[in-house]
This record gives sequence, structure tokens and C-alpha cells, in this order.
Amino acid sequence: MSDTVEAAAPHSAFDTILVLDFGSQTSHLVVRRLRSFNVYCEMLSCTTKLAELTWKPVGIILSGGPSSVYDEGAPHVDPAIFDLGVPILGICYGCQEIAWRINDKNVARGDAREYGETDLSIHKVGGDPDRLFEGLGDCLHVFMSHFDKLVRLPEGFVKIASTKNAEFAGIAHESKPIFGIQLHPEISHTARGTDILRNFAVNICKARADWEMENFTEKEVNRIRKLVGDKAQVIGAVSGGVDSTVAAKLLKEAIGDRFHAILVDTGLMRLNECEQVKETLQEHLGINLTIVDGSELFLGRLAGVVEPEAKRKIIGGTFIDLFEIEALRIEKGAENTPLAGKVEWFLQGTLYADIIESLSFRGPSATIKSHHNAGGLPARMQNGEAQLKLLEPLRELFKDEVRSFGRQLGIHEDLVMRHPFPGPGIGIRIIGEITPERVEIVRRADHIFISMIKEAGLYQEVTQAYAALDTNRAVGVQGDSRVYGYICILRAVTSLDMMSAEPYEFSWTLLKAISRRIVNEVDGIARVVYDTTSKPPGTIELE
Ligand SMILES: Nc1ncnc2c1ncn2[C@@H]1O[C@H](COP(=O)(O)OP(=O)(O)OP(=O)(O)O)[C@@H](O)[C@H]1O
Ligand SMILES: O=c1[nH]c(=O)c2[nH+]cn([C@@H]3O[C@H](COP(=O)(O)O)[C@@H](O)[C@H]3O)c2[nH]1
Ligand SMILES: NC(=O)CC[C@H](N)C(=O)O
Ligand SMILES: [Mg+2]
Repeated sequence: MSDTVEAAAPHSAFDTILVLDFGSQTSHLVVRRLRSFNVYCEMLSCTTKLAELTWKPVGIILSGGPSSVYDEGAPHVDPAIFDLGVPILGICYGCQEIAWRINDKNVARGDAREYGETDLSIHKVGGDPDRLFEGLGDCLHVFMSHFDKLVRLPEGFVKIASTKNAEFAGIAHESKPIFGIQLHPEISHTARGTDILRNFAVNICKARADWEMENFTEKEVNRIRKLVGDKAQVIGAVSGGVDSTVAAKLLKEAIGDRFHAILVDTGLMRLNECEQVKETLQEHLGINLTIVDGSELFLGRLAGVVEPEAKRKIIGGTFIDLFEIEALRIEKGAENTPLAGKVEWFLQGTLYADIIESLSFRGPSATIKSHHNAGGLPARMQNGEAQLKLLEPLRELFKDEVRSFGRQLGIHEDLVMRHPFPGPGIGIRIIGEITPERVEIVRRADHIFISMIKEAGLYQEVTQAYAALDTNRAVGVQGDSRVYGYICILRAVTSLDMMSAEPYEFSWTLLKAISRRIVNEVDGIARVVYDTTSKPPGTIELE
């Protein structure tokens, strides 16, 4: 990360707890819990070397993980963290790691897997070791998920908690602020888990609990101003989705008209989408927006292409070609005006989920995935060849934080709660060849489907919904005559994080009413089917 980008990171402005991730499925929940009581927290891979860190955390949490500390090739933390002089809390694998470092005989395979809820007895020993469970009474109902356990008390430590199955379910160093717990405080089944984490972060690490969207807005606006300086211009791809809109509004607040939002009309947008986005961004939010009509170019390049990955690559590449042309045009257009300046930055709405996905450590042999870039923007936009530096003001935020940030910035609730819409749009919802005729058919069916979901008051209950089109056609009878039309596929899912999803259970009456309207009103559609596939094994989009 460059120095300037580093200076813009929240960990330089907020007291930050660092979570070192050993690959547990719930590591990111530790981050969420801390942020829920306004302590800023970031997660990095357990392989992070302290020397690589350009900032100092106020405390470190070692997460759980699927490996066993005593196995060859098991991940281990950089021992330098123990000399940093900040409090450390090990959770499950993290606790075992602390004990194992002191003596590798301290951890062994248990007799039984302890998975689920159990009762934890808290032992008061007097003094600092008691601070982790302070105010939590003598007994807690907690969630455990482990096989290995501490079989001996590590030297210099005292026992602060135990369960039926794990004698050393909680340990604390006699004199240093180092703690280990076998239970998972980040999981909602652990009663008062948040209080354990709060005791650690606020009372033991003394982290200031000032991570609030309100503070973030002001600090972020100031940091962006410093980072971008008072000459450079910034361009940003906006889709009308919540992430890019929030990022764009932030830039508008920070640098005014030196920020240029670009919406590409791919020809694969939903009905009236471009007009609506223009109205919201330009008229309601005052953002400088250019709509680039790329529909002919996109549809031309996609003609005859049927393979899903080929389609995605063409769409991603065409986006970039258009952005690069637009960046030059903006720079030229501003010459000899008060806004004159190089277009130096490219704004993206990357969220923390993308970052976490790219850093998470999954077992000893796992390589860390490279940061994927939503929307299919090719690497050359980011690797300096395009001479554009990446600006990602939301890269530390979770989706719900982005939503609350959006409200703070005065963005309308309808937009804040909008279903996600993928960059390749209708293009990945038409199986087989994309033709202008087929795009029009899907667009109209989709509009009916989404309108009826809204009218039924179900829009917020459904996470994402759309209409798609099959390649095949079927015979139907409409008004006594034979029709031979396409098969329309409806998909609606509920999902927390888009990694997994369930088909939404509409009432049969509503589903039939939707189907009837689509067949009646959309020329070219003879049948309507509902996709009942979960993810996995399916995906949310069809291609
Ligand atoms: N039609 C478009 N024109 C310009 N940029 C786009 C377009 N579609 C997508 N993008 C870019 O691709 C990024 C990724 O899209 P993505 O759908 O993940 O996020 P979003 O649209 O901002 O929010 P949401 O997830 O709520 O839809 C967007 O933030 C935007 O920068
Ligand atoms: O901006 C995007 N560019 C893409 O290329 C893309 N592909 C899928 N999606 C969205 O990601 C979520 C998960 O979709 P899948 O289950 O189909 O992978 C769903 O919300 C999809 O809409 C995309 N968003
Ligand atoms: N959840 C965990 O961190 C598990 C740690 C270790 N793999 C065990 O089985 O005990
Ligand atoms: Mg989108």
C-alpha cells in the first residue's frame, strides 16, 4: 500500500484491534462484534509479519481455525507479537497457539469433540486475570467447537474458567495482559460473548470506542481531501447500486466537482434504469454524472457469444475501454478551466467482505486468494499501467455499515435498501445468445416481477430477485392461437452474505399471478418457471 493510501486508512485515526485469522468460519464475526460496540477492528492473515505492519494495534486477537497447533505445517503466529507490549486474546485455536508456544506438550487431541453449547464456570483468582470475565458472574452458557484442548496449564498462567470437558477453558497470564479462551465469544449462542470481547477491547486494551459512522464520515472526508490534494480529479464508476452511490456521495462531499461519476449504459440494464440512476445521483444527490451509452458496443461485441465466461470477459473489458476513453475526455474537457488537473484516481466501492475473502487463511496448504474485483474491472485499471490510482473509501466497511453510512449522507432509503444488481446485468441472465430482442423481453418480464414483489410488500424480505430467459422455446396457446415463445425463468433468493442462498417461498397464488401477467403482457414469452435451486449447489445468477 502506498504511503498516501496508508495515511487514509481508519486504523490511523481510530484505536484498532487486530484480529489475526487462522481460518475459522467465524473470524469475521469477531470483527463485527467489536465494531458493534464501536471499537474499530481489522482482520489480517495469521501469516502477517509484525514488521510488515505500518501501524500499531492497541490489542491483538488470535482467531480460531481448523488446523491443530501440533500438526506439521500448522499455521503459527509471528512470535514478535508477544513482544509488542499490547494485550492478546486467543480464541480456541488462538488459545491453543498461546499455550503451545510456551510448551508444545500443553496441547493435545481431546477424547471427544466438543461441539455446541455448554456451561462455563468462571474462577476468580484476584487481580488482573479476572478482568476478562469481570461483571459476568460465576457461570456462562457458551458455544464451543473444538477437538484439541489444553492438557496442562501453561507456565506463568492461571486458570480463569473451565467446563466439564475442558479443564483449562480460560487462562490468563499472571502478570501480562495475555488471555486465552476455548469458547467462541463471537457466536451469538455464547451468552454475553460480546461482553467478554468488550472487557478485552475496552477495559484491557483501553481502546476508545469511537467507531461511529458519524465520525467516519467527517474523518473520511478530511482524509480524502488530503489524499487527493487540491488539483487532481477523480473518476468513479457508478451503477446506481448502494456501494458505488455511497462512495460517490462521499467523494462529492470531499472534492465537489472534481469528482466525476460515470454510468455506463451497457444495453443490459433494467427497464428505465439509467434514467432513474441519473435522477437520483444528479438531481437528488448533486453528483456530477456522465452516462456513457455503450449499448451498441456491448451488444455488438456480444453478438453470437454464448459461453458464460466469454460473455463476462467481454463485458468487463468493454467497461474498461469505455472508462479509459472517458478519463481522457474529462481531462481534456477540463483543460483551461478552474477544474483543470490530471485524472489521477479511480474510485471503487470495494467492501470489507471482498477484502476478507481475499486474505482469509484456509488451512496450512491454502494460498491466499488474490483480491478479486467485483464488476470484472480488469487488472490494468489497478496496476498502474492505466496511471490511475485506486480509491476505495468503503474497503473497511461491511454492507450494513455502508447502508448506515448512506443514510448519514442523506441517501434515500429506497436506494440504501436496493437489491444488488450485477455489473454484467441482464447479460448473465440470458442463457445463450444476447440479442436486442431477447434483452427487451427479459427487461419487461423483470419489471413486472419486481413491481409485483414490491406491491406485495415483499421487496425487503427478498434479498435479490430477477427474471431471466432460457434459450429454448416452448409452445403455448394464447387467445386460441398457437404461440411458440421463450421460457422465462424467475429467481428470488434470501441470503445473508450471498455466499449461500435459499429460494424464496412465494405464496402459490402470487407466483401464479406473476406468471399470468408475464405471459399475457410480454410478447415472446410462452412459459414461466420458478427456479427452486439453493446456493450451493446453484449460484444466484444463472451464468
Ligand atoms: N453500469 C455500470 N456503469 C458503471 N459502473 C458500473 C456499472 N455496473 C457496475 N459498475 C461498477 O462495478 C462495481 C461493482 O458492482 P456491484 O454490483 O458489486 O456494486 P454496486 O452496484 O455499487 O452495489 P450493489 O452491490 O448494491 O449492486 C460498482 O460499484 C461500479 O463501480
Ligand atoms: O458486480 C457484479 N459483477 C459480477 O460479475 C457478478 N456476478 C455475480 N454478481 C452478484 O454476486 C452475488 C452472488 O452471485 P453468484 O451466486 O451468481 O456468484 C449476486 O448478488 C450477484 O448478483 C456480480 N456482481
Ligand atoms: N474452532 C477452533 O479453533 C478449533 C481449533 C482446533 N482445530 C480444535 O479442534 O480444537
Ligand atoms: Mg450493482
